[in-house]
Amino acid sequence: MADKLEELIKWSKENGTYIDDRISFQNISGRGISAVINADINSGDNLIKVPKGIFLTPDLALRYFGSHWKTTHDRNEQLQLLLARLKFEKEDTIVDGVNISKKMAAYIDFLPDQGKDIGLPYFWNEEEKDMLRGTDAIIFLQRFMDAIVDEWYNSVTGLEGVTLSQDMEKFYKDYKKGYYKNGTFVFLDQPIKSWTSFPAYLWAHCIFASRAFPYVLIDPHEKKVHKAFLLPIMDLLNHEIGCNVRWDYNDDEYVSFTARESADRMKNGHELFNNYGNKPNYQLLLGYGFVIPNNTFDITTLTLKVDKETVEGARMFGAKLPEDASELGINFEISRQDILPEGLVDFFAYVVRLKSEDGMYTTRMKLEGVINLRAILETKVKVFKNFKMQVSSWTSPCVARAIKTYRTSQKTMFQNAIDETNRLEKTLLKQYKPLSFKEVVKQDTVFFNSLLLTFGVMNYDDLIKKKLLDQAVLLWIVRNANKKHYKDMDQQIFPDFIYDTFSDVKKMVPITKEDVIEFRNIYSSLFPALTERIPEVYNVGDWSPRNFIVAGTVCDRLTFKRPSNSEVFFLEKKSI
Ligand SMILES: C[S@@+](CC[C@H](N)C(=O)[O-])C[C@H]1O[C@@H](n2cnc3c(N)ncnc32)[C@H](O)[C@@H]1O
Repeated sequence: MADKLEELIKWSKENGTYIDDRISFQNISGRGISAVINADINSGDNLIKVPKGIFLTPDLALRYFGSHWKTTHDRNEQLQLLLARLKFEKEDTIVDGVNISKKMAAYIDFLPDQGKDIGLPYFWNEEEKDMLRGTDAIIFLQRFMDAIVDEWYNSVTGLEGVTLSQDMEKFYKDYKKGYYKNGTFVFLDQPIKSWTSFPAYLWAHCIFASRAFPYVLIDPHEKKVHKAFLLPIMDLLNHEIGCNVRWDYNDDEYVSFTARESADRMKNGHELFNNYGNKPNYQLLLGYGFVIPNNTFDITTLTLKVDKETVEGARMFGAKLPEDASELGINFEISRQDILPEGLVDFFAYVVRLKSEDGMYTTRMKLEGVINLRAILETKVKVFKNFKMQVSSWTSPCVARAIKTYRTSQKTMFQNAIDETNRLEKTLLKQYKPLSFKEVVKQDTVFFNSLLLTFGVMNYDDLIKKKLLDQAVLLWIVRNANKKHYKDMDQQIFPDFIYDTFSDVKKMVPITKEDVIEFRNIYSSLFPALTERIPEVYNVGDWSPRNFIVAGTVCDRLTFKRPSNSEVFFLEKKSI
């Protein structure tokens, strides 16, 4: 590698490349060839200049393939195929009388010979890929691989004068039939025999993904964002998040590289970095074969499967869903910057809405939705926590390290989203100051004493411990409905909104057989014992089973139980 690097630098300089004497290229473990600063550099200095004579551009590929190319090429098919030819074809490649194979030999020789040496997951073995199980990365890897296979086949079979070998035809047919679902490693691990083979094309795709520059840099009129070109020497710089660099195309002649970093980062001994863009880890992994711990641009996906009506209903309700949301799945993007997207919270609020809450978001919906969302996020974290990485002699330590970092970052994002649901719950409770049942029990001493006498309940926590909280809430809702019968009680402790909701429900909601069955046991566990023991509370007003059933609906409509401490809150129905 050192010889090839030396050759590359020598060749580039002979062809007019300028490399500032204060930088040199070295192999750094874990990062490959890296640019190292040998003497302090000033911000804004031009450090590298690469002349257009050694670019590998789409125009060159177009000129080479010319009219032999019969199919469409929306991405970088032509140049990738030319690159594959330059690397894997012994015969010279001549374009407009220039022997490109000879001209670019030092660059092509420097590029890794084997697909797996590029380090991208496409060439990993099955044990290694399996360690990505359950993550976004494995889904994208599969999706991208399918696309590359089609891209290759369409390109090569559309090339006049090229006949695909039988084994490649077989590979394509078998791939499309799904025979490679269990892995492509054995197939890809063989020496590359032909530049038109799939392994050669995949190799070129990976070289492009990890080294190419956007074509728009040298042609500002270019509209295709994916169009790229190869820029030797400049592609030796490694990536660092957020570093301030510039690439400029000057006088239509050469691309220059400038770093505008603070002086302390440009000192002797530091690495000179490029900036590949604000990429999440799955893009870095699939495009470059490395990931960044605590990557501030990392994202993950929470995929939810619901029916079509729910997707459409949520949209109509006003929840901001991702554009491609459908019954096939809603993919909510969770990013480090937006750890709990509004659309996700709204969607869960929509899902838990009651019929009585149609057309508006209520505090209850938001709180209940947040609880449900948290439960799903907790399941995600649990899956990540329970995942055991099976590292064997087949797995490269470097790959295992990258996957561990990737998985940790994914888990952290889900954990951060959970923390955010806790914060949101607290904020909502603080903002809307709902009536706490704990407070109610404190204020309504007559009611509390009735619980003490009948169930031996000493305080609110006792209600929880003795599993009597739900019954106590129902009892108090009925007591609230009977408030006018308690002449000597301070009526302030019985809020109107609970009373009014009770009256509405009683008037509007029919009682079903199922309701009767649901409440029968709970009712008979309390009555007539309560009537007999504490008549001043339970023999005043209407304590019929029907009122108990109504109280059940009122409870659904107005209460929220905080999962962390089982505190029950009454929430007035208000649009938020
Ligand atoms: C454009 S090349 C940079 C030169 C490369 N190091 C080489 O040896 O040729 C991109 C590749 O460099 C490596 N790389 C770049 N930035 C890195 C980083 N921050 N950490 C680890 N590897 C990095 C990855 O292997 C990536 O695919």
